[in-house]
Amino acid sequence: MPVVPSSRFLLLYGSQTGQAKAISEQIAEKAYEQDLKPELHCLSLTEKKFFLERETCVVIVISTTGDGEPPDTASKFVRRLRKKTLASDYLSKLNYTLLGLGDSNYTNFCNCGKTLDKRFSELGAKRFYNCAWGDDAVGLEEAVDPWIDGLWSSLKSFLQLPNIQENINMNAEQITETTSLSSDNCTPDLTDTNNSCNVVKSTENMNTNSSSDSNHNNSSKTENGTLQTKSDGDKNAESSTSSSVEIEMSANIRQSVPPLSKSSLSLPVMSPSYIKLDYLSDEDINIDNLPRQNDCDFPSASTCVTMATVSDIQKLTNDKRVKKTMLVELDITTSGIEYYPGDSFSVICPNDTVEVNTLLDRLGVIDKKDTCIQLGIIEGTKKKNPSIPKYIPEKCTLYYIFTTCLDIREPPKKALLRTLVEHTHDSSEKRRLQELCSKQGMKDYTEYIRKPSLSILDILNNFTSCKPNVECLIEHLPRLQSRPYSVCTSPLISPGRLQFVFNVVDITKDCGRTYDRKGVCTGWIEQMYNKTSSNVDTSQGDGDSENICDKLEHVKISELLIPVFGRTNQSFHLPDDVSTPLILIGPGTGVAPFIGYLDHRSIQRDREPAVSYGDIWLLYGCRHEKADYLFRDKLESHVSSSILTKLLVSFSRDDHPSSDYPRYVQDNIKLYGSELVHMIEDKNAVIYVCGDANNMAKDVNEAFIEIFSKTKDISLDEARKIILKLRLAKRYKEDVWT
Ligand SMILES: Cc1cc2nc3c(=O)[nH]c(=O)nc-3n(C[C@H](O)[C@H](O)[C@H](O)COP(=O)(O)O)c2cc1C
Repeated sequence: MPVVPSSRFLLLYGSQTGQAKAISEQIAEKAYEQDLKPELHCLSLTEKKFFLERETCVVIVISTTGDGEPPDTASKFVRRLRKKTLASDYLSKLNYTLLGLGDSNYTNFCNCGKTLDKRFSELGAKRFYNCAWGDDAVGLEEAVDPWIDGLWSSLKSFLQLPNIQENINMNAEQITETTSLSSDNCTPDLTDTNNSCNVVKSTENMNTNSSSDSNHNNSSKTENGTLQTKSDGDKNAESSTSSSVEIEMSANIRQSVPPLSKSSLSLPVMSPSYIKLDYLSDEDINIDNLPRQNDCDFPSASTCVTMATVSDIQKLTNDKRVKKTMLVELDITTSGIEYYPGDSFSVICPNDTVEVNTLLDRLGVIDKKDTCIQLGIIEGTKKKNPSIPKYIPEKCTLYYIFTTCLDIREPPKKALLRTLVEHTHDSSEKRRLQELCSKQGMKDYTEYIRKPSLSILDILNNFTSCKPNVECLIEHLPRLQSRPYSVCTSPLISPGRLQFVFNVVDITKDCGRTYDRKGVCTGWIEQMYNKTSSNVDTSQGDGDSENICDKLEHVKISELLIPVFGRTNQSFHLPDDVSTPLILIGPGTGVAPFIGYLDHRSIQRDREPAVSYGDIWLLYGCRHEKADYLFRDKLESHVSSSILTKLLVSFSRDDHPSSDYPRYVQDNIKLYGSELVHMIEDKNAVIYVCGDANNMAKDVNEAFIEIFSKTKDISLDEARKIILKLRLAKRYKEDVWT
């Protein structure tokens, strides 16, 4: 029985990088269309805007971050509910449903949502609609879209409201086939089943979006300063001398394939347009004076955004066989950023200038890109509660918006594809776009847009008759996110300075990707490196003459500034008790935080030599001893000075004398199984794993299960429980990224 016979319900979100927020806003919008009255709040406003215990009907969208932790904005909310003193009927008035967002590459998939769901029922709350778990690894929409579709009837029936649209799909527009594709029709099509697609894999450390590059997914998904990337790829992308990126439609897109469905497709509801744009040709505007992203908060920021001076940029690897790894040192003396070894911080990077210009050209507004514009709301728009996104200044330029505010790499969401349908003239292209955003086309969307991580520019290049206006993209493209990187220094060694390392992400044109590109942030930093007077890298080319980094030509490194901020909720720290033994596992750039740990320990030992310090083992891995063994000298010197008790290094692609030679970190875990189990069981060692979540972190987890099972002669299931307990006790910590 509904408790409140009204159309109001509370809609709450807890979001780290913005997805849960965007989805809850989408839910709010759809709720209005259903004549419901959502009251939308961030969970951080608990006890200010809402009290959960007083509510009767709540919908929650919440992501998981860190190592299974709540987003920063939800930590107070979660803390309140965790209190052991709460009575078992504390939430007895509450009826709820919950949408958890996560990524199944992480061990604690949707942990925050799942834990909350459990806690709600412990406190007497009841579900009025089943919970769902959106998985970034396969595409959030796979679970999210059907969950939203089913929400309305449950919500209305709970609220005792008539469900007038009961018999039709309430969120979908049903269309029948508009055209059929003849076999000789050369249709831009993203469905070549014969072509094994060279997708951008998350193993290569793309963030949630392929463009991303942080070594951390910690932010996204992130690159712990350590972005991994595609193989070396075609370096011509940046050597183009034209002002546009080199476009090429891959063969698979040109092939025609039969339409997905001859009958009908259910399309997402068309979002009404609401932004109007006026050119103020008479006004001058200096975009350098505009506040970055309109001074809009970054949810994970623990400090203000400040400009850090680049004091050094180095290439750590320079061998075609391996990824290009770079190290950057920043002077953070005046930034207000304080950090511990193991922390990460965020870099705010711009989009690539050449890519922005090409997109603006494709949109037909390149001539006006530097003209002052005024954004406003279309009078009489059907959009409910329309507003200009907070991170876009109402007065600026198109170049500014597309360079610094909008994410132009993230694969376009279905809502955008749906809107693009209306701007497409060719009937077969129209049909294909309809298919790709339809319910029936879910798999195709994942396969041909999400997995190869097509950008909006790729879509427009593939669907040449699609001519959207620029306002439509401002309405639909998401906010450009910051990129998190793990610090690889200790403040004890270099107060006021921090270093981070990352792999330059190279993404080649293939599988619908129409131009070569680099990771947004790593490509930007690499350009800086190439443009500094001491490091002109002619092999890379300079790219477009209008490139923003041309401004950097001949500058000294110390004149380079990059916007950064410190991050909240960091937990990948050394234990307080220095006698605790440490098992550090970090192949590739995953070694970054451990370099900080070791340097930190070295200073601690110098300062307090009489203290008893625990053993430290480091398991490192890379491809070739001679090509990408990062920080070799430093690691070996830590061995010589006994800071590092054991250094186990594996080379995955070198020739080895025998097949059982360890190639990966997990091979060394197995090789030293009994010693490691002894350290963990008898000496309370803590395990730290940093690096790739997709393969390495899972294999390492399995290797630990295996050594526990073998050493203690117990079943794999029993061993698995031991590892789980270690995780719960925070003695098995991960800082991993996809
Ligand atoms: C640094 C970081 C850590 C994450 N940790 C987890 C995790 O432990 N478990 C999980 O299921 N998902 C994890 N994720 C995936 C996010 O929950 C997922 O990408 C989600 O869609 C993000 O939503 P948001 O933008 O609203 O925060 C992590 C993502 C990042 C960037």
